Amino acid sequence: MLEVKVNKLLSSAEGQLELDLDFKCQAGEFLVISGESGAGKTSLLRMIAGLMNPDSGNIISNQEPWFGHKTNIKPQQRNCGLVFQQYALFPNMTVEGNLRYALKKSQADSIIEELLDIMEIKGLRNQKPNQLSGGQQQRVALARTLVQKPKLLLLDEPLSALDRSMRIRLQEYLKKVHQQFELTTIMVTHDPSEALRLADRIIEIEKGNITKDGKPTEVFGNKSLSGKFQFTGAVVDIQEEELLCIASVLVGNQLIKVVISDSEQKNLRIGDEVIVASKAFNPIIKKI
Ligand SMILES: Nc1ncnc2c1ncn2[C@@H]1O[C@H](COP(=O)(O)OP(=O)(O)OP(=O)(O)O)[C@@H](O)[C@H]1O
Repeated sequence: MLEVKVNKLLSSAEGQLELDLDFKCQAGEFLVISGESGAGKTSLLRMIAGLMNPDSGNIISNQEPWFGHKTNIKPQQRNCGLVFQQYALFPNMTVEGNLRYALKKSQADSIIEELLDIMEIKGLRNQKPNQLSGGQQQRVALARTLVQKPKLLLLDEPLSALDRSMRIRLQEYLKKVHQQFELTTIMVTHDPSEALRLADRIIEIEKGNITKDGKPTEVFGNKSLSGKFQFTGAVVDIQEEELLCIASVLVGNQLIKVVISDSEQKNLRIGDEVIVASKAFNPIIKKI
């Protein structure tokens, strides 16, 4: 379990912002942090990773103090991995080289093959990052972060530079590694559909304080499904295309096509009643 109780005075263009956060994250939980720009989400992740010092408070991971009154464990000694929106790969190294660079001397290198396999990048092992798509680069970045088998994975909007279909595919990879590596995962995202797909629990931060904390359905309630439009309808078709799966939903006499994830595909049948909603042109679908 990760216990976080931190206080930090931040300075923004609009004045000072007091970050005052207190929460626990259970082992194996997928916790999503959401909130408006400038709320303090990235600063929170940086404090957990040891890249920014809180003014006061405690950070305790599995009963090991990482930060406290007289404790401040170095970032490289905190057993956590951090992935940002930018892929930050070494451009002069191959995919495999990038992964090997992260390997500790004492570690067996079988983890490299395991990760190349899980992230489906075996065929790219000899390529350099600039020969890869954004989605492939982020899979390599994720694999590299997992080489040292962290118990805690911190993700700061890792998919926001990708287009919608690639984002949905990468969400599936995140789910897969979260389960296979029994990771405790804390992910910052602005995207409500991403939060709904991935989170066991969502914490919403506003101006440095936690304003909501609960299961996705409790936190978003109807809000996540009350975007620019919201319809109820019936699934009339589910089509697998090359990279995507598309559900066709009949709403009145209108047919609406929605991109769905692999897990949504498994859960949906023709004839199911669903809600289709959209925020920022990213339609989501929810079985009712
Ligand atoms: N090292 C720092 N010292 C003081 N203030 C900082 C520091 N880093 C960031 N800030 C300020 O803290 C505020 C919160 O920034 P933060 O990046 O944590 O927000 P955020 O919620 O992640 O925003 P976004 O969604 O836009 O990335 C910002 O106004 C920023 O200018």
